Amino acid sequence: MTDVVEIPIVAEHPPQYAHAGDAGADLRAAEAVELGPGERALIGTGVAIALPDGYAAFVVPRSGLAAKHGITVVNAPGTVDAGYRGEIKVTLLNTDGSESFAIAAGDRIAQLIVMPVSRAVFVPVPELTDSARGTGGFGSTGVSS
Ligand SMILES: O=c1ccn([C@H]2C[C@H](O)[C@@H](COP(=O)(O)OP(=O)(O)OP(=O)(O)O)O2)c(=O)[nH]1
Ligand SMILES: [Mg+2]
Repeated sequence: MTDVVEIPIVAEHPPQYAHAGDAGADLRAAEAVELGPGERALIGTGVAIALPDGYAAFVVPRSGLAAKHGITVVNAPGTVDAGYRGEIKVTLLNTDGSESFAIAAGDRIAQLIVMPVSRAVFVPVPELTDSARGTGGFGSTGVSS
């Protein structure tokens, strides 16, 4: 394994990687919540961390909850700044139009990905250099073939 980073944590239930090689460590709900159709809620995880400078953590949805129940994270990827010492919370959204989704305390509701990030210095210039893509975006390459 490479790139192991130690992260001080205060939590009764620290996030856990389900398998060796997983990028995301599962976050658990600290409270029970029922999400009605189309509802969202800010859910505590009971986890607080102190990321080293130069790192960020991203709160992202679990694919199983998304595919089976339409549960997603509104602001995915939620960004946890290195300087943040508060409880990590998850803004969960039930995108299903008819089914409620019940979350029990302890359920794994999202996952946390820790990544090194660059701190940018934005340098004003009169114009940008050319590139193969140029200003094309937002579907400029089409969909099929
Ligand atoms: O899914 C998330 C996203 C953010 N945070 C925490 C950690 C992050 O460092 C802080 C601020 O997040 P962000 O910068 O995305 O929110 P903001 O609306 O810009 O708030 P602020 O004005 O406090 O920066 O909130 C979470 O716990 N979960
Ligand atoms: Mg912010």
